[in-house]
Amino acid sequence: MKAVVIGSGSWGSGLAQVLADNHVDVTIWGKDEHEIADIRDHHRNEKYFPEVELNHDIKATNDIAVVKDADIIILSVPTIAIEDVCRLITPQLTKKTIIVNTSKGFHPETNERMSCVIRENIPAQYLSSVVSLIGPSHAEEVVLRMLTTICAVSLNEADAKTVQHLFSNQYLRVYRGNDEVGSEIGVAIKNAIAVASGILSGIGYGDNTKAALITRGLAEMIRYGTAMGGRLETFMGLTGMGDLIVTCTSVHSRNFQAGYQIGKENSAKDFWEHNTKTVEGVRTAKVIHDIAKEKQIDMPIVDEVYKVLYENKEPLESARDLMSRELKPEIN
Ligand SMILES: NC(=O)C1=CN([C@@H]2O[C@H](COP(=O)(O)OP(=O)(O)OC[C@H]3O[C@@H](n4cnc5c(N)ncnc54)[C@H](O)[C@@H]3O)[C@@H](O)[C@H]2O)C=CC1
Ligand SMILES: O=C(CO)COP(=O)(O)O
Repeated sequence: MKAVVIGSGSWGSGLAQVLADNHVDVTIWGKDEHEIADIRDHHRNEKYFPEVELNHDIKATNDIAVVKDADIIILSVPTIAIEDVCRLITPQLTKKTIIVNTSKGFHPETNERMSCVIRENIPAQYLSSVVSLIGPSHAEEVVLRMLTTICAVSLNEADAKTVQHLFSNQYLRVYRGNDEVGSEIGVAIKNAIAVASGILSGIGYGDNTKAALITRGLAEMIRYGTAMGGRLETFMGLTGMGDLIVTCTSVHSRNFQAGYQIGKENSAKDFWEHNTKTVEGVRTAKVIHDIAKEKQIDMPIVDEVYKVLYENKEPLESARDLMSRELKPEIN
C-alpha cells in the first residue's frame, strides 16, 4: 500500500507519522519548500512542532508526480485549497485511488461539503471513493502519540474499513461511520462554536460559561445538521460532540486562540489585520449564518460570532445579547 499525504502542515505531518508508525510507505507532498526540506532532511516540521522529532521513515517531496501510483491519497490542506489540489493531482492519476479528506469546513465559493468538492473534481475513473477521516484530534497531541479517537466516514463501507485499519494503532483508534452529511457538518460547525468559546474566555468568563456554550452550541449543531439531513446520533459522537469538546476547550485550537484574542481585545479588528493561521471557523460562521438565515434555522451563537467577525460588533455586547434573549425551555 502506497500512501501520499497532500499538505505539509500540522495535520498532514501528524497523519503521515501515524502511517509511518504503522509501517505504511508514506510520502508527504507539499508546495512549501522549507517545510518539505525540514521533514526530508531533518525529520522535523519546526514551524508547527518545534520540539518534535518525526518518524524517520516519512518521505517528503515537492514533486506532484509522486501521486502517480498511490493507492491512497490523503488531502491535508485548508478547505480553501481543496479544489486546487484536486486539480493538481488529477492529471497525474493512473488508477482508482481512495481519497481521504481531512479538512473541516466548506468550499470558499459554493459552500459545498468537502466530499462533494472532491467528487466533483476527481474524475470517477480515478476515484474509488472519498473517506473523511475526522474527529477530535489536535495534531500537536497526535505527533506525541497521545491516545486519540477519530472516525472514517464514507458512503463506501469497504474503503472506510481500509482507512480504519490503515490508520488504527495503539494510540489512534479509528471508528467507522456512513453519515457523510452529519459528520462533515458537525466538524465544520464546531469550529465556529470554538471561536465563540475563545471569545468568552478572552473576555474573562469561566467554566460555567464554557459548559453553557458547549451545550447550547451542540443544540445549534443538531438543529442545523438535522435540518440539512444529518442523523441525530451522529452529533452525539466523535464528529459532533467529541470534536466540539476538544476544540472548545483546548489551548491547541487555532479557532479557540483566534476567539480568545478577539474577546480579550473586545474587537475582531486586529485578528483580521494580522492572522496568518488556518482558522476554518471564521468562514464557516459566515456560511452557516447565511444558510441558516435563508432556511430560518435558529442559530443564536453562530449569528453572534458572525456579527463580531463581519459586522464589527463588540464581543461584550454579543455576550449580553445572547443572555437577554427571550427565555425558553431547554429542549427545543
Ligand atoms: N491541525 C490539526 O490539529 C487538525 C486540522 N484539521 C483540518 O485539516 C485542514 C488542514 O489544516 P492544518 O494542517 O492544520 O493547516 P496548517 O496551517 O497547519 O497547514 C496547511 C498546509 O497546507 C498548505 N497549503 C495551503 N494552501 C495550499 C495550496 N493551495 N496547495 C497546496 N498546499 C497548500 C500549506 O503550505 C501548509 O503546509 C484544515 O481544514 C483543518 O481544519 C483537522 C484535524 C486536526
Ligand atoms: O480540528 C481540530 C481538532 O479536532 C483542530 O482544531 P483547530 O483548527 O481549531 O486548531
